[in-house]
Amino acid sequence: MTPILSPQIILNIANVSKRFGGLQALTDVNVKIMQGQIYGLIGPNGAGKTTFFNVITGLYQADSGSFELAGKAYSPSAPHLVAKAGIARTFQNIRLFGEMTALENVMVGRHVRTHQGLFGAVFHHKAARQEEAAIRARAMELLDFVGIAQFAGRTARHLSYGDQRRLEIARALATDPQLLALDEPAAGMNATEKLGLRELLVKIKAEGKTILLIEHDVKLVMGLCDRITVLDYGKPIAEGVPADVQKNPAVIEAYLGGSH
Ligand SMILES: Nc1ncnc2c1ncn2[C@@H]1O[C@H](COP(=O)(O)OP(=O)(O)OP(=O)(O)O)[C@@H](O)[C@H]1O
Repeated sequence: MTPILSPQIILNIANVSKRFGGLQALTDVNVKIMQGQIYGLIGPNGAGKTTFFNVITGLYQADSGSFELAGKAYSPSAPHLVAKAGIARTFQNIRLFGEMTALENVMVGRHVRTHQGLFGAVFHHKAARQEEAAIRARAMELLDFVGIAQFAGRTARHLSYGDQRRLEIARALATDPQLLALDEPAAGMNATEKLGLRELLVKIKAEGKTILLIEHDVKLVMGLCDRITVLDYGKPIAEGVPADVQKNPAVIEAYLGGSH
C-alpha cells in the first residue's frame, strides 16, 4: 500500500514583526504555505505587503520572527542566501538586465544553482563550458515555458511590458525555487496581459510549484489563490480561502471603510 503523504509545508513564517522608527510596519504576521499552493497576500496601500516580502527575502532584517523553508530553518540575512535557500522573487518595479538578451537574463538566474557560478561563466573556464551549454538549454526551455522563446535574442528592454514580466518569472524559475514570490506581477498590465499572466500562474502551479503572490487586483487574487492572508496596518486581519476572506467584515471594512 502506498502511504498517504500529507502535503509539505513549504513556507512557515511565524510572528514576524518589523518596525521603521516610530512605525510598526508588521506585527506578529504568520504565514503558512503548503506545497503546490498559490498563496495570496493582500491589503490596502501601506498595509505592509512589500515589507513582508522584503523581510522574508533578506532585504530588510525582521525585529523578530521565525523562518522555515521546506522544513528547514533559514535566516533571511541576505538576498543571495535566500535565493540559494530556495526563494525566488520578482519585484514590483521590474528589475531586469535591460541591455542583456532575454536568454542571458534567464541564464543569470540559473547560475544560482550551478557549480561554476557567474565567475566561471564570465571567464569561460574550460570546466564551465559544458555546464554553460546545459544552462543555455534550460534557459531556452524556460523562455518557451513562459511563452517568449521567440524573443530569446532580443534585449530585455525591447520586450513589451507583459513580456518583461514573463521574463522576470522565467529568470526566477531558473533558480529552481521551492517558493516563487511575486510582488504585484499584474501591476501596469492591460486586461489581455492579465489574462495571460493568470494562465501562466496556473501553468506554474500545475508543475507542482508553490507561489506567494502580492497583488492589488483583488479579482485576480480571489480567482487564483488557494488561501489568502489580508494585512491592514501591518496586522493580519483575516486568513483563509478566498470565499471566506471576501465575506469577512474586517476585510470589507479595511478596503471600503475609507480609513486609508
Ligand atoms: N524602508 C522603509 N522605511 C520607512 N518606512 C517604510 C519603509 N518601507 C516601508 N515603509 C512603511 O511601512 C508601511 C508599509 O509599507 P509597504 O510598502 O510594506 O506596504 P504595501 O502593503 O506593500 O503597500 P503598497 O500596496 O502601497 O505597495 C508604510 O507605511 C510605509 O511607508
